[in-house]
Amino acid sequence: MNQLEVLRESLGQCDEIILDALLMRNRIVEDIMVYKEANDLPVLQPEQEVKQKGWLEARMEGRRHKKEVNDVFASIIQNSKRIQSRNLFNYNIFLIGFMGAGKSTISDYLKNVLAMDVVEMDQCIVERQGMSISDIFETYGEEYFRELETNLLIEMQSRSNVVVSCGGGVPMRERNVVEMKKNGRVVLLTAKPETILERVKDNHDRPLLENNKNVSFIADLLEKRREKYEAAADIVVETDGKSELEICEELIHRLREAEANK
Ligand SMILES: Nc1ncnc2c1ncn2[C@@H]1O[C@H](COP(=O)(O)OP(=O)(O)O)[C@@H](O)[C@H]1O
Ligand SMILES: O=C(O)C1=C[C@@H](OP(=O)(O)O)[C@@H](O)[C@H](O)C1
Ligand SMILES: [Mg+2]
Repeated sequence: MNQLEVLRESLGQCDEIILDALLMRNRIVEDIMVYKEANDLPVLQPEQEVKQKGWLEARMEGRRHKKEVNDVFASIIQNSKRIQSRNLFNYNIFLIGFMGAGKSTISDYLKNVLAMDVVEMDQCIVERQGMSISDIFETYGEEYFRELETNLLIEMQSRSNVVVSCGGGVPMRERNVVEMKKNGRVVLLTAKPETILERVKDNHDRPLLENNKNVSFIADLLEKRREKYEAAADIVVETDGKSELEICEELIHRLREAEANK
């Protein structure tokens, strides 16, 4: 064997070690999930990720290839999260609820903690149409916007393990509910009118609220929508006074429970 062949053989041995370690690591990730479920422990423990990052930072202090190693570990963590989320949900999650209930916020959080793909319906429609929600409403009317929403829901049927942050009006059409349920579970996020007002008061992206930023308008519209929201929902999570972590943890537990009782 020449020197090059020796080096390549050593590299191959490294890859074997990495591969074995990765397979073992993935199994442990699954074992941890089983343990947490059996012992009624929270699924999400973001402090653990902070600890891991601290460990890596300390171990790589002053060493070469820090960026490259960090990249590999970031990818490992990301993929562990994917293993967890696929294990938890083999369907799409549709977040519904009134404007300001936290649909976008909770989707974003699930993307961070479980590496789930997110489809933000409003954002997706805005990008495809090349105009803001307010401009779409103004130029083509609400009905046109609602049609775009329905088409997007149908598109979601070819995907799984996606969190879909629905526009607040999505569950108002029965057809939309049917489309969502084909491959998803529907999670209703709720908040009191006072909480909603507090959350949306400085934002100008919601044409329906633009000149109606007061508790009584919100309470009225909420009441008009309540029945349809509740009818569409597989589970309901109240969000008032709760952190994103608490809401997501509750969402995971309730969905799991709902699956077990099916
Ligand atoms: N659980 C929460 N606690 C405090 N503020 C929240 C919470 N959820 C959302 N918010 C805030 O409320 C505002 C509206 O939330 P967003 O996720 O955009 O609502 P939606 O998508 O349902 O309209 C955002 O500024 C967000 O930071
Ligand atoms: O409730 C509604 O009818 C709407 C909610 C908005 O989404 P958010 O709930 O994310 O604000 C957006 O789709 C549009 O302004 C209409
Ligand atoms: Mg939103």
